[in-house]
Amino acid sequence: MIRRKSTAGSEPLPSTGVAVEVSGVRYTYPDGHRALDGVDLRIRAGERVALLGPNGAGKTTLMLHLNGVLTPTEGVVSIHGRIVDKKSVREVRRQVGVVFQDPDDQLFMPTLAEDVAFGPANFGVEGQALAERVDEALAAVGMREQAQRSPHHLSGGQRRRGALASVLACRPDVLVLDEPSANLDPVARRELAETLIGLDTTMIVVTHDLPYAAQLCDRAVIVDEGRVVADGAILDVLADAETLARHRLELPWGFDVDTMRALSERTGRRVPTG
Ligand SMILES: Nc1ncnc2c1ncn2[C@@H]1O[C@H](COP(=O)(O)OP(=O)(O)OP(=O)(O)O)[C@@H](O)[C@H]1O
Repeated sequence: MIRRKSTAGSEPLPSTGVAVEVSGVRYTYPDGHRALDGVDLRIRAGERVALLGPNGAGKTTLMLHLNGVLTPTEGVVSIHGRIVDKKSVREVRRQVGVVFQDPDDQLFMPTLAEDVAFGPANFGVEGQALAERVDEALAAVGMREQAQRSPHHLSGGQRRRGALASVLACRPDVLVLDEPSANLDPVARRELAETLIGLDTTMIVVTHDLPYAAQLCDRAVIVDEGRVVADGAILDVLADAETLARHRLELPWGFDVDTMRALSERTGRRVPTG
């Protein structure tokens, strides 16, 4: 089953161990460019973590280590205790689902249902079990009615949700999202945030959209020059103007962390109701 929380909000996280462990990771691209320079990061199961940093900081490179697209030049990455290497990569790809920034990278079949079935079918799920997975994943993102439509005929926001369904259908333990809010209209942004907050999956959100990160995540990690330079409760990290400025991060003009904190304390939620 896709694990969903009973209510959207900021209830305590389940602490069932370490989901992601990155220890002393260095990565040098074949052209000699060192993109990661000693990253240590530990993410507990159920945490939602924003991975922030300026252009070229190493966020994508780090993200690609989590599902074994890249393997460290030095150091170790493990997912729920399983070291990510060539031997484990198939299982790791099932455990870690990456939702890419462009949904067209993930949707290429004639119908959305076929796209959502593609991943689990590839992992050997078939017949009724496969049909159930597809239905469950489409339901989780509110896209059941679009199952038989061509992904090319869906709106940008619908394609984004379809791409998320195609990853959820593999029932990942860890969900990595690359710029999930890009090109979404305000309602689609909010609906996606509600969907994501409702999932009980460990989540890593790579983004430059700091307010959206604050809505989705409890914790923020700033990466710069291939290293972790800040790590803490997201509203505390975003309230530290000096650290943000040092790493070329900026809140939009008018966005106020204290107001968000007060609202979230009062209402128990960070995403406005529609
Ligand atoms: N294939 C590659 N070969 C060589 N260097 C690369 C390659 N891909 C990325 N880099 C370099 O590695 C560093 C980290 O890049 P990365 O894409 O991880 O940054 P990022 O934090 O995701 O940036 P952005 O916010 O711009 O997407 C950059 O200096 C980049 O130029």
